[in-house]
Amino acid sequence: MAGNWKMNLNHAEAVSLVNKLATVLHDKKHDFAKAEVVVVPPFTDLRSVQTLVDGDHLSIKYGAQDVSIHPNGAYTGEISAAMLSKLGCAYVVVGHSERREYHGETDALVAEKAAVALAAGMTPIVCVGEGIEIRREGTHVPHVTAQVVGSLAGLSADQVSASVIAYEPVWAIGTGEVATPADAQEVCRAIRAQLAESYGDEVAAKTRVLYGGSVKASNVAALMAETDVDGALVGGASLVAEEFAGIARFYDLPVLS
Ligand SMILES: O=C(CO)COP(=O)(O)O
Repeated sequence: MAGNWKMNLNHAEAVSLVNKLATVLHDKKHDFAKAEVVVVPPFTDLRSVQTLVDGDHLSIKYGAQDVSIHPNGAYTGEISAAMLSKLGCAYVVVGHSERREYHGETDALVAEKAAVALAAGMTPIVCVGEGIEIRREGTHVPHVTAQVVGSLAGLSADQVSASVIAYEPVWAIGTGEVATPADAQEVCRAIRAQLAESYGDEVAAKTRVLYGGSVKASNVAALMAETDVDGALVGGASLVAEEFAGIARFYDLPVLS
């Protein structure tokens, strides 16, 4: 379960939220083997999160929201993979729909970002998902599988199985309009079928596929009950410790329909 904080919370607020999250998970005896818990704060929070996680030996992992394709040099405003791995980041989100939309990121660029993250020992969370127009047209499955192919271009089978794919339908992000479990399953299954076709069954079975878009503690169990949904990439609900802890503890929640 990964919480993408987007552009929210300064470093002091980050420490407070991670502290609270750790306390709730500890009090509820969260089983990290059942659900890994990952926070994805803004860059400016990472050093503080690292200090807290290391100092208190927390089982919570953390990652970054983006990475530069360049190793270093005259790229004002960018952050390299080496900088992020030095900060203890286990994950890097690449190709989030907000970066695709507001920064013109293409599948080819996303594939390069995934490759630099992997080369630095981090796991890319490669985001894909269709907009509302494509959904209305009914071409969302081929649209998303094409994004998967393009956003993993050039990666080896081993690199793909070490990656995470997040299906986030753009129309469900921050809108409160969650995809139904059947909608999420349809596309996550197609993603896995595409992975099997491109890289073989073993890779398809190993690669984790997440759903993202208006996930909450009240709807996560039904999504997680679907065969091809392995986890969630959570936005808004990850900013509230109790709510995100509830999502991580989906296995304790009743499946509400
Ligand atoms: O974009 C998302 C996570 O990356 C989803 O955001 P919301 O959970 O706020 O809809």
